[in-house]
Amino acid sequence: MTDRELAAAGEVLLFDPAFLNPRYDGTLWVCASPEDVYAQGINAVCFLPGRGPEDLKRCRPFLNQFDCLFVAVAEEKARKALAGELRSAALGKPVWVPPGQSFRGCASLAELKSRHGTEALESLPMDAVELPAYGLIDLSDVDVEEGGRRAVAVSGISTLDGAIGGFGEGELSVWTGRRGEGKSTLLSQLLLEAIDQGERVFAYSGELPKKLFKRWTLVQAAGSANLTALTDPVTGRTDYAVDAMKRRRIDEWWRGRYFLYDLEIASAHDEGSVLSMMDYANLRYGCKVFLVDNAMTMRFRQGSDSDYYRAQSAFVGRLSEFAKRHSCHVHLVAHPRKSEGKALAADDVGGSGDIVNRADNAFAIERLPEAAAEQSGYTARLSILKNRQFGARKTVGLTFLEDCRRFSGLDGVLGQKHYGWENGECVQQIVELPPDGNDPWETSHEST
Ligand SMILES: Nc1ncnc2c1ncn2[C@@H]1O[C@H](COP(=O)(O)OP(=O)(O)OP(=O)(O)O)[C@@H](O)[C@H]1O
Repeated sequence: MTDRELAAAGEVLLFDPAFLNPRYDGTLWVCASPEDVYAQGINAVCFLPGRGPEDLKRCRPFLNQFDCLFVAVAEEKARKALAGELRSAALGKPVWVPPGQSFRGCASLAELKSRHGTEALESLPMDAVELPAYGLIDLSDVDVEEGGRRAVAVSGISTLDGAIGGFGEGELSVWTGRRGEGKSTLLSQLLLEAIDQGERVFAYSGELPKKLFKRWTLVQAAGSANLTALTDPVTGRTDYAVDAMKRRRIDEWWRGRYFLYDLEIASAHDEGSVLSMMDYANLRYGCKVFLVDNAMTMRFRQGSDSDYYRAQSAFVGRLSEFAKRHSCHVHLVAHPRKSEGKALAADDVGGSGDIVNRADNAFAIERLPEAAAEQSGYTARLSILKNRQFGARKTVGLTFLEDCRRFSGLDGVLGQKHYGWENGECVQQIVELPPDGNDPWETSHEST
């Protein structure tokens, strides 16, 4: 052992260099106190005051002389704690721990030696068990459910679902597209689909005030057959509204299932705030489908512009970890780098290029120019840019219904779909008839 190695170790550990000889025995005894170091004698150390297992990284060359670490601590709680810390410090050394009974009721190595002799000390390693290495697992111990990957929800667009197998547990989907091409609209529809499939959802919608968000979502949930056309007498422009009775039924349907992140709180766009609210929504309400719309409205931890893309990429990494940790599906909207020119590709997403690397799926959505729409028979196009699970690459034609803001596959099913609120999945309402005696289901058209 060199003087340099000993000097580095001497900043973390207390030991007697004269009693260190890894060639004699490759086991380094990590003791609780200088008395125990002295009692053991050969190859024994303890931590200097204020030092701990994390500091051992500073003296790796010293540690590398030994084959394994032996937790020579009599007191049970302290022994378990030290063993855990040594293991998680990822020092690349096996950690051996003796069972409590090996200490024969003694509070220290020194006491064990004085009461039961040197042999009692020497036999300690014989009963020890090796802790599994931190970060390295035996594949046979990995528990997987029968049936493989599980989709948290499907889109309802049969061609898309057939290609990607639905939106999987623990996965992150990135959605891109130029401004106003329909990303938010399609994603809000996907959340409704998830609710209809029995899931609870969370939405961070960085650009839409809550009333507008709700109005648009209501129209989608209602569907064409339940909308009232309101034409502005001045401009002639027609907008669509859901009457108060139906609004109430829809509210009952998604109550407790649809959680919207409130943009009015002070830290609204801070990534930490959004992520912790997502945690909360999962743990408290069981939300499984998350929408983060969009990356550009988020305020990342690093402030400077030069760090922006790195911070955005790190945020995408955190979203991916979140999805895995909670077995959820996260949808993230990320704008493309360039806004003009040819069809969008995976490399165009975000600014750093590696957003798509971190995602499990990437999709681009675009509106078709009128002529192309007429020729193809559909008005929008959804392209699968990446699909980790099946490697699917596909372009799916969609039609857009302007009144109810719904996208539908070419089969038209989603445009006509009746969500749960129409199928009795809501609380029965008791309604007082208005004095004029008219049917309240037909007459009430106030806007939200
Ligand atoms: N294919 C389409 N045809 C006609 N109108 C559409 C289509 N897609 C979306 N719209 C309408 O365009 C407007 C903008 O859509 P949306 O907010 O979903 O776009 P976006 O891609 O999320 O935009 P941004 O990037 O600005 O957030 C909405 O009023 C929506 O109803």
